[in-house]
Formats: sequence, C-alpha cells, structure tokens
Amino acid sequence: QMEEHQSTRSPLSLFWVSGPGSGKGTQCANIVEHFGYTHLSAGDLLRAEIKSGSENGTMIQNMIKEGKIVPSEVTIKLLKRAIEENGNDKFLIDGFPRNEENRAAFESVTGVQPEFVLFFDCSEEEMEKRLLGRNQGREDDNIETIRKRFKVYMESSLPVIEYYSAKGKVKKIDATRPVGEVFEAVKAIFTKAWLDEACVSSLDFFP
Ligand SMILES: Nc1ncnc2c1ncn2[C@@H]1O[C@H](COP(=O)(O)OP(=O)(O)O)[C@@H](O)[C@H]1O
Ligand SMILES: Nc1ccn([C@@H]2O[C@H](COP(=O)(O)OP(=O)(O)O)[C@@H](O)[C@H]2O)c(=O)n1
Ligand SMILES: [Mg+2]
Repeated sequence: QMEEHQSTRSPLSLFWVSGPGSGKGTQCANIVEHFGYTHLSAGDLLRAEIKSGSENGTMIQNMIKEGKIVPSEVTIKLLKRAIEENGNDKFLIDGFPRNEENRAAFESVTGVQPEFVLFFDCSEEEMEKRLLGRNQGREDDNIETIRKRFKVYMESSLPVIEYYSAKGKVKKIDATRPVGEVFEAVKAIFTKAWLDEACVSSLDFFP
C-alpha cells in the first residue's frame, strides 16, 4: 500500500509560463531563497548553450534573434541534464513549456506532470516598456524582435496556459503591479502549496 502511495508522488516541479518581460527573472531569486526551489530558465540554458560553442549554437542564436521557439528536443535535453546534475527535487522551470510541442514532448520524455503552473499576467504595453528598459544587452530586446515574441506568445504560449487551466493547474498573478506586491502574491501561492505538500507527507507517518 505504502509503496504504491509513494511511487505515485511526483517530484515537486512547476512550470512558469508568462509573457516576455512579465518579471519572471526578477522574482526567481526570492522564490529560490524562501521556498527552496532550484530555478531553471529555459532561455538562460539556451543562451549558455550558444556561449559554450556547441554545434547547435548558431541555430539557437538565430531562432532567439527571430523570437522563434527552439525545437523541444534541444531545450528538453538541456533541462533534463540540469535536473539530473542537481540534487534537489523541487524545480521551478521558467519559460517552459512555451508551446504545445514543448509541453507534450516534456511529458513523454520525463513523465513529469507539473505540481502547478505559475502564470504572470501582464499587459503587453507594460511588458514592452520593461523589455525596452531591461539593458542586459540581449539581442532579442529590440522593438522588432519584441513584437515577434509577443505574437509567438499569443499564438503558441497562451494555448498552453489554457490547456493547464482546463486541468485546474494554473495559478495566476497580476504581474503589472510593483515588484514587492507581486512577491506577496507569489508568497501566498507557494505557502499554500507547501502546506498542501506537508499534508500529503504526513500520510507517510500515518498510513
Ligand atoms: N513588477 C515590476 N515592475 C516594474 N518593473 C519590473 C517588474 N518586474 C520586473 N521588472 C523589470 O522588467 C524587466 C524584465 O523583467 P524580467 O524579470 O527580466 O522578466 P522576464 O524574465 O519575465 O522576461 C527588468 O528590467 C526588470 O527589472
Ligand atoms: N522553452 C523555450 C524558452 C525560450 N526559448 C527562446 O529563448 C528566448 C528567450 O526566452 P526567455 O525565457 O529567456 O525570455 P524572457 O521571457 O525571460 O524575456 C525566446 O524568445 C525563445 O526564442 C525557446 O525557444 N524555448
Ligand atoms: Mg527571463
């Protein structure tokens, strides 16, 4: 009985799908520090892959410059390696899945279902302002690429949100508000998830 119960428990991973510039990178340090998740940004992993001089580097660079979504085979390999290299069992997977192909492939390769999906809801006007002011020297933070990224986000990423929404897995936060207020909302969601998980764990002590 007990073994069966334990084997059905999935690792506490969650997806973080939101528009470009909605503030994911800004909030991740706080979440890592307060709730013990390991932050994995699909975009950061892809940019590191370009820097490492890998054979896929040029292809990835071109796709990012065009605001296009890199084939999931490449991105999932990077995510899988990062997960395996890390001792933690709680991952905050940022910027993934970005389309239906990402989602279906991750599910079939890893068998992992997200605990929940964090969605930062932010107006396009605000995201555009933030991206143009980001100043990290990114090749995709120019108005031309930003418009392309918004289009891809609307056409490909929002349907993923809808998919998980229909399963009751989406936790939406109004990310238009100031950084501190967004973190308060994030805290409320993670504290609730932590309590839910603690309840599940207590079943191990009182089977
Ligand atoms: N709540 C906020 N209010 C105002 N500016 C913000 C807020 N959150 C993030 N920013 C700024 O917006 C830009 C994009 O944020 P970032 O965290 O990199 O977004 P993402 O990772 O979702 O693309 C950064 O320059 C950041 O300082
Ligand atoms: N799952 C993913 C995530 C990012 N990317 C690429 O990486 C770019 C930057 O992603 P990011 O998550 O770092 O961007 P932000 O949303 O943080 O601004 C995207 O526009 C895509 O070109 C991808 O192809 N597949
Ligand atoms: Mg980011």
